[in-house]
Amino acid sequence: MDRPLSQLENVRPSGLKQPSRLPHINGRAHLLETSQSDLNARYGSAMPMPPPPKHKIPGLPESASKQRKTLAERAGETLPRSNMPPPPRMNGSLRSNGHTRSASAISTFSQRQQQQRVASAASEEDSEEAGVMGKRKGTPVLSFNSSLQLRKTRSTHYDSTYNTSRVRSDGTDSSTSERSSASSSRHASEDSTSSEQDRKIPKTQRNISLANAFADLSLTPAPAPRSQHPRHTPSLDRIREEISPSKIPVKYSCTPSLRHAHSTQSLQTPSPLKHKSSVNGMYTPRTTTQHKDVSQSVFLTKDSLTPHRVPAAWDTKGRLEDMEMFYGQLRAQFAEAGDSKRILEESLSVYKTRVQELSQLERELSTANRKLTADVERARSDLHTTTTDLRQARRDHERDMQDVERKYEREISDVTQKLEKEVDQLTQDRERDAEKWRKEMEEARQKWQRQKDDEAFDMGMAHAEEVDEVKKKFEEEKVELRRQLDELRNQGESRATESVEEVQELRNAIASLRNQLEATGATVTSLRARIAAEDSRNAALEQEKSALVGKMHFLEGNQEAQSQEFTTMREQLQDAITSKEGTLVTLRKEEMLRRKLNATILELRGNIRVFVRIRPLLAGEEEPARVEFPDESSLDGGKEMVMHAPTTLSATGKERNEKHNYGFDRVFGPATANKEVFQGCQDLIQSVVDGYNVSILSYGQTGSGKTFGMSGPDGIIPSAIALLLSEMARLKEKGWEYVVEASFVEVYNEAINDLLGDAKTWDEGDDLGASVRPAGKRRERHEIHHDALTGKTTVNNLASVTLWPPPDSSSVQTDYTSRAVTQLLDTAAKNRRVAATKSNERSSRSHSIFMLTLRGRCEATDESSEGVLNLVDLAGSERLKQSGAAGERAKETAAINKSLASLGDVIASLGSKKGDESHVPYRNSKLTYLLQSSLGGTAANGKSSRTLMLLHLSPLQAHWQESRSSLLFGSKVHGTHIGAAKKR
Ligand SMILES: Nc1ncnc2c1ncn2[C@@H]1O[C@H](COP(=O)(O)OP(=O)(O)OP(=O)(O)O)[C@@H](O)[C@H]1O
Repeated sequence: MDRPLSQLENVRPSGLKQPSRLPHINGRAHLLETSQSDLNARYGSAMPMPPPPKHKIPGLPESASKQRKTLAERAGETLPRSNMPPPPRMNGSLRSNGHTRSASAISTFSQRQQQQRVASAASEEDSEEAGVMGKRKGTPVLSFNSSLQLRKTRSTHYDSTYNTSRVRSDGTDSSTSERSSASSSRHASEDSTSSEQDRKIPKTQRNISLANAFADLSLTPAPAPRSQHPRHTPSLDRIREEISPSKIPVKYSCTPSLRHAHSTQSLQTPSPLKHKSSVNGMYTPRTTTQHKDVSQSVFLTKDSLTPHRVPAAWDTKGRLEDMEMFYGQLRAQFAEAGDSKRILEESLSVYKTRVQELSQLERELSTANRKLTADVERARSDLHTTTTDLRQARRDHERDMQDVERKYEREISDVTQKLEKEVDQLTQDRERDAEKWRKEMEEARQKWQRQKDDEAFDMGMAHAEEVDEVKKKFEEEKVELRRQLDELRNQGESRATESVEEVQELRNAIASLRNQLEATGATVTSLRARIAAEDSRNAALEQEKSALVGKMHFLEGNQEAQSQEFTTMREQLQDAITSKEGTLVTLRKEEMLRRKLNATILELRGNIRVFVRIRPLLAGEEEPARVEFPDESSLDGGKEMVMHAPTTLSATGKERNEKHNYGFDRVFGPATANKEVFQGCQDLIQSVVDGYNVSILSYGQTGSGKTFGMSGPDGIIPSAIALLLSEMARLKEKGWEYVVEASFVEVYNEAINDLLGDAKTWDEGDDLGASVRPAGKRRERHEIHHDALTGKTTVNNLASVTLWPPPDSSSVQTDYTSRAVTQLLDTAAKNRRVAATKSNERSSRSHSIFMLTLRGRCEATDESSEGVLNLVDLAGSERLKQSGAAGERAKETAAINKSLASLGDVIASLGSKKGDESHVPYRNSKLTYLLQSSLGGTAANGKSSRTLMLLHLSPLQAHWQESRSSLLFGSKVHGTHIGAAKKR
């Protein structure tokens, strides 16, 4: 008994939830709640109860033969009530015995049920239903439906292997070992069947309360599970047992007096059974207290059937009547029980049919299941076979593929070998053929050579005389040329001697001029001192004048004295005016002297000067050329430079490091600013105010800094304008008034374009322009005119801007000029951009010439002057070397080539002819023709001009060749000596 239920043999987990209201199997409470019947059953199994007497209704009192006394014996007895034999307790003993048997069965069932409960989990639904049941339990009368439901619930846990003892309705015990099938499921139809069955049961019977039966059995009704699990199928035997008459309370109908008596009485029935405590195994009497409303129902227990009116011992008849009455009631109950039994048996048969149907269904399902399982197995094996086949097929395929690949590789190698053999064969054939042809050719050549030799020999023989003559002539020519050469050499030598003498003369002239210059400088200083003295004298005279005026006023009253004073003052004033005019004349003379001296200095410096400037390395530029400036730090500026050629290897593999020395009028290193370069050419520009024509030409390859030096910040154009303005202002004091006009042109493809005009009307050259000029725009032709008499060069249809004097005298004049210059440069740049859309890189492929004309006049001296300053930005010189240019580029290159070459020619010509203009090839290019009057020559009118060539060099080693050609060009120009410049 102490073994845990889970270890019991017959215990199997049901899979159902443990009803919440059922006690826990291991708990003490459970044991206490175990019904008496359970205990009896257990006890019965441990200590078998003596079987009930056969052929006796269990529970009935002993036979009358044993207990009954004769009436005469009884009549004399006065039996105390306690000793009175108990009245026949048909029902009570029947119930008792029946109870014992059914309790035994139910106790085992209960035990079983508890085992099931341990295995099953409690469910909330069960709890709810248990709650419902709890309520019902409190109700004295339960409907049959309810009780049947309860029984069904309990039967759910009934096991087919369980042996049960049943109490039959007829009161006989029967032990039946039943094995019920747990496989059948219970469906809703079952409930409906039960309900139908219930409906068939008479109402009176259905009203029998089972509550007391449960209480008596100490069984807590288990809540009805909702699920219709097959294992919950109520056993019909169980149902039969549950509704056996031994448990069914019988409607007690008695007299109103009795009913009243019982209604107030609490019936205490000591159980005739002794229970073994589940704890200590001792027998303890158990009393079941039942409070009944006998007006409704009451168990027919011994006590309940015992009449309360005790008949007198002698009242045999009365007692018999009572017995008869009880017996009648008992019989009626049996009859009702019989009916119930029949009805239940009918239900049983219905259930059985249903069970069979379900069993059949189960069998069918099992068969179907087996079939399906077999199908699945078959499918699995098929799949396995297919997979194996597939793998095999794949392996076969791979093997086949490898075979095919091997086969193809073999075939390819065969074909390759075959082809190689064929190629070898063909090569050999070709070499054989070539050798054959070579031999044939050699033979043919030798044959041809022989023929030629023969022919030459024949011809030589025929023309021998002719050849002799030619040779003779040639020898004579040779002798003549030698003679001329000797002459020339002698001439050259005498010329060299002359040159040396000339140089010596010039050096002497320079020395004397220097002395003169120094003397003039001293004169200028003394004159300046005199001017200052004159100024102070003037001031003194002014003071004197004012004093005299005051005196005059003073003397007005004194006529005589006043007139005398006045005469004196007039004399003094006249003296002052005369002195002032004398001073002005001196100043003008000094100015003329300064101009002469300046001209002399410029002449001494040369009418053509060459400056060289090398620009600094720009960001991202590497590998500079090696250039040295040996006299960089001399006081009057460096004039020499040494340029190293890139290292080359000689034929013998020796390193060759060439270097070239150059000397110019000035050499500016890369660190030189524009301002410094301008200071170097300041005296030239200043001479324009004095009426000289000056040209400053920027020469060099593209990107060497020509434009930067000419138009950049502090470049020559803006600085020259500023210098000229200040000079004009200075000369204004000396009576000189100036008008300054500016023009800006470009020479592109030997055509002149006005940079201040409309770019769309530009003449792009003889063959160009027509195709690019917009319709309706007339081609503007600018012709150059050179007036031999005046020495003036003019270009027709050119726009010009007056930079001085300002049109409005009230405006700030300097601002006006600088604004006008900026505007002018902007217009030129814009026009060049417009033109650049027609042909790219316009600026580096055209010459731009900024022309300033200064016309001055001094009323006092009736002098006038006109000087022209040409600031020229030449096209990139490297174009000269370019070859292979085609189309438009070829034309451009040709034009640049032509103009720069003629520039060199003109300068060389000016140098060699010494002022004889007639043969100077100015007209060879538009550039030289335009600059004719300002390229360092002396015009027919005697007016001379000065030229400054600004050579710009790139600092890069890569541009060494271009730099070298620029330096050679510059050296050539620098070596040119042009006669003294003359001003008209
Ligand atoms: N002395 C200098 N200092 C600083 N930058 C210079 C100097 N000279 C030239 N550069 C720069 O070098 C670049 C090329 O100069 P620039 O355009 O004047 O050359 P260029 O010979 O006139 O070219 P092109 O005539 O082909 O237009 C410019 O970016 C300019 O600013």
